[in-house]
Amino acid sequence: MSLEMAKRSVLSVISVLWSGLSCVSALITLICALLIIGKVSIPLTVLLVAVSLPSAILNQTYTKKLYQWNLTHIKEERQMNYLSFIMTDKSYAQELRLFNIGDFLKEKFKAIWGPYFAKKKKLTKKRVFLVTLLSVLPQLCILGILAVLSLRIINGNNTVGDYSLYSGLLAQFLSSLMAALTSIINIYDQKLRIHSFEEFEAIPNAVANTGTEKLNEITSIEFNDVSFRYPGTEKEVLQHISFSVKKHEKVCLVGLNGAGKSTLIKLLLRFYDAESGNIRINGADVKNYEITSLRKAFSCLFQLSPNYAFTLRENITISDIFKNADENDVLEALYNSSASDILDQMADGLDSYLSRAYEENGTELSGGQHQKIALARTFFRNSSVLILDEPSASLDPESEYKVFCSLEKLSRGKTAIFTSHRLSNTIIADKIIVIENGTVIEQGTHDELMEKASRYATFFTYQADRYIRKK
Ligand SMILES: Nc1ncnc2c1ncn2[C@@H]1O[C@H](COP(=O)(O)OP(=O)(O)OP(=O)(O)O)[C@@H](O)[C@H]1O
Repeated sequence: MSLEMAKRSVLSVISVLWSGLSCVSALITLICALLIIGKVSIPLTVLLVAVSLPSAILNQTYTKKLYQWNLTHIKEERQMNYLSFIMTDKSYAQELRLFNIGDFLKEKFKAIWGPYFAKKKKLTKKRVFLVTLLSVLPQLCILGILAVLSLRIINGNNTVGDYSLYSGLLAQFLSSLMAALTSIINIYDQKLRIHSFEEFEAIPNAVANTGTEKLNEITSIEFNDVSFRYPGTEKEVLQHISFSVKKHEKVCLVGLNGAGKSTLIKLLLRFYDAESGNIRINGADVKNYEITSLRKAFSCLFQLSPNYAFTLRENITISDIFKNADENDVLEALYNSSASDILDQMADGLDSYLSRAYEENGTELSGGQHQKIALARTFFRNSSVLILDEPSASLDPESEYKVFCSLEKLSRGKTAIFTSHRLSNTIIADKIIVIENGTVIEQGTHDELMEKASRYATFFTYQADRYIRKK
């Protein structure tokens, strides 16, 4: 919610500046008009100013009310935005058609939109009624001033030419008044949003970047009795986890869905901090390291790594934009992720766009091709520790084989941590750590774990069985 409020607030700063300028210009016109109109009748002119104020005050009061109302209805707005997104985004298009859920989603949208709109309409209607009522008062004053002017023309104190001058000025006064009021209301409205942004900025970061040490090469990683639950949740997803990873060791994390493997990676990269226990790198607590330098030491492929609607080259180099890389580095990363064939199909080579969202000539990739590009991006980063969370989930058998061969080759001078549900890939690991329900239940080499009646051996046999042709 706070993030949503903050996003809206960023544009407010620009809006306040524009409204401030418009307001100053409207006020100058308004004051000049008033000074001349005052010559007709000072009391009526003062009255004109006085009756214009309640409308401004009322508008301001309602602006605040409406803003606060909006804040309490952000959830509904987000739900409606989400439903609009589902109904228009390409990734949902197939299921939407297959399941024929267009009407279902529309009804869901209407169920939120109906009460939301009804409540907002009620609030806005009251505002419009009162503002319209109050705006009649300046009109009445203007009529009075024009009546006085007419009398003065009849008495010969003013000419008919003066009438057109003053009626023009009064019209000018009204339009400048409206412009000034609109600008003032907008400034007030935007200031409320900026205030929300300031409140958002004041929220302390869940992960404090108080460490000062620079991390260069990683020589050891240790998890010591680490427990963790996601903020705002009850369930402890990691419980008393302990294991270590030595320099140049290849470690595979194995476990059922939801066991906690990806969460371990998130803690290592300090997206979250452990609730108890500690994680040590090169013997020092991860919190001692400056966060950017800590993360710089890892090349990581996340489980659901998205690609970017940028060029193929940018999709690779984005993982290390400060690297002074040449084209060969990009080609090598593509080769190692078994993605060279993707480049061969691209009309504009590395400068081809990987999406048709903004470029008509862009190329839409398959799921597996997307994963290869994400993997190439990870290899391009070339940090001392490689982390791959399910690197081959969408790959064809040949690509998977090649990728794990590359991984074996690339990780020779590196430390590597990877997760894989396809246990044939764990063969390349020096150590396998089996996680179950957030705890380490066993660890060892493939052979060690296969020799005893381990959970790993059971998993491995499940998969191996499928490949053995039964007579
Ligand atoms: N952002 C989050 N907020 C709350 N709970 C979460 C969050 N992310 C994951 N979890 C929960 O933490 C637990 C561990 O999830 P995690 O993604 O680490 O599992 P995993 O072992 O990587 O699973 P998989 O093999 O399916 O990728 C799960 O119960 C999941 O529901």
